[in-house]
Amino acid sequence: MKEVHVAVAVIWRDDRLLIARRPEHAHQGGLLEFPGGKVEPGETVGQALVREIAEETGLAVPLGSLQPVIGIRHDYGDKRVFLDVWQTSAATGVAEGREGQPVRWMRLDELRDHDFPAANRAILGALRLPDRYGITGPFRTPAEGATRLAQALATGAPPLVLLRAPWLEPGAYLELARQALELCSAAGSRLMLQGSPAVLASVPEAAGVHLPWREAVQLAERPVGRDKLLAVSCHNRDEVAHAATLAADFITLGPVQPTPSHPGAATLGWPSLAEQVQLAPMPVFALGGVGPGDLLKARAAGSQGIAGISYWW
Ligand SMILES: Nc1nc2c([nH]c(=O)n2[C@H]2C[C@H](O)[C@@H](COP(=O)(O)OP(=O)(O)OP(=O)(O)O)O2)c(=O)[nH]1
Repeated sequence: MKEVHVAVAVIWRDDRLLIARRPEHAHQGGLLEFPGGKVEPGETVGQALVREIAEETGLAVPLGSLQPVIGIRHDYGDKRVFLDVWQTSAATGVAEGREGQPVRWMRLDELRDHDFPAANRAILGALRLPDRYGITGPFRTPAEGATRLAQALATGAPPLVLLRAPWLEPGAYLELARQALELCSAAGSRLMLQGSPAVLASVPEAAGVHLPWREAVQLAERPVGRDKLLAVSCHNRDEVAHAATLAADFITLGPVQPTPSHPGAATLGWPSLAEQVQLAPMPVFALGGVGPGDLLKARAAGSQGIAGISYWW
C-alpha cells in the first residue's frame, strides 16, 4: 500500500487552535482533525498547507510562518499515511468551514486524544510537550541534590525536568523525588522520575516515568496508564522501535554530540538523528552535547527539542 503524504496544519490564535470535524463518509469520518489534506504531485508541503488552509477554512497563511511540529507515519490498515505536521500563529481572516465541515477554535487542554484519529495522539503529545527537557546532573546525597535542584531551577527552570540519580539507593531516590516534586511544582516545572515503573507507583504525583534502556528492554508492553507520561532513553533505531512497542509518549535519542557527562561515547551526529527521528512515531528530544543554542537545528531535524544536563545544571 502506497503511503499518502498528508500536510497537517496546527493554526494557533492566542491560546486556541483551529479544529475541524471530518465528514462522516470520509476516511476516519466523524472524528476531529487539524485542517489539512494530501500533498499534490509537484507541491511542497508548505504549498500544500497554504492551499489546504485556504480551501478548507478561508484563512490566509504566509508560507514563511510555518514551523515544523512532527512527522508521523501511521498504518490504519486500510490506508498508510505520513502526517507532516506544521504550525503557524500568523493566519489572517475569519475561519469558516468552507467544505461544510464545522470548525472551532479550541484550547489545547480541551482536546481529548480519543476524539481524533489514532495517529493524532503523537501530534497532541508533541503540542503538550515543551521544547526543553532538563536532566539533573551530578550530586552526592539527596540533601545536596535538593539544594542543587533548587539553585538550577532558580536560574531558568526547564518546563519538564528529569530527576536522574542512578547512583542513589532506591529509598534515597524516593526521598529526593518527593522533595523534587515540591521544588519543581513551585517553579512551574513538571517532574519525570527515572528508573523502573515502580518508582512512579511510589511517587504517583510525578508527571511520569523515564525508563533507562536497561529497564525498557525488559518490558513487552506499556507499564503505566495513559494519565502518566512514559519516556524511554534510546540510542539507535532498534531501541526507537522497541519504545514504539511500549507506546512511549516521547523518547530521548543520542548522544548527538560529544558530552562531558559521557566522555568517549559514540555520537550520532545531526544527519543520523534526523533519519531516526523520521522513523519514530512519537516526539523525540535530541540529547547529548546540545543546549538551547541548538534548538533550531534540533527542530529542523524533526525533533521536539533538546534534552540535556550541562545547559542548566
Ligand atoms: N487533515 C487531516 N488528516 C488526518 C489527520 N489525522 C489523520 O490521521 N489524518 C488522515 C486521515 C486521512 O486518511 C488523511 C487525510 O486525508 P484528507 O483529509 O486529505 O482526505 P482526502 O479527501 O484528500 O483523501 P481521500 O478521501 O481522497 O482519500 O490523513 C488530521 O489531523 N488532519
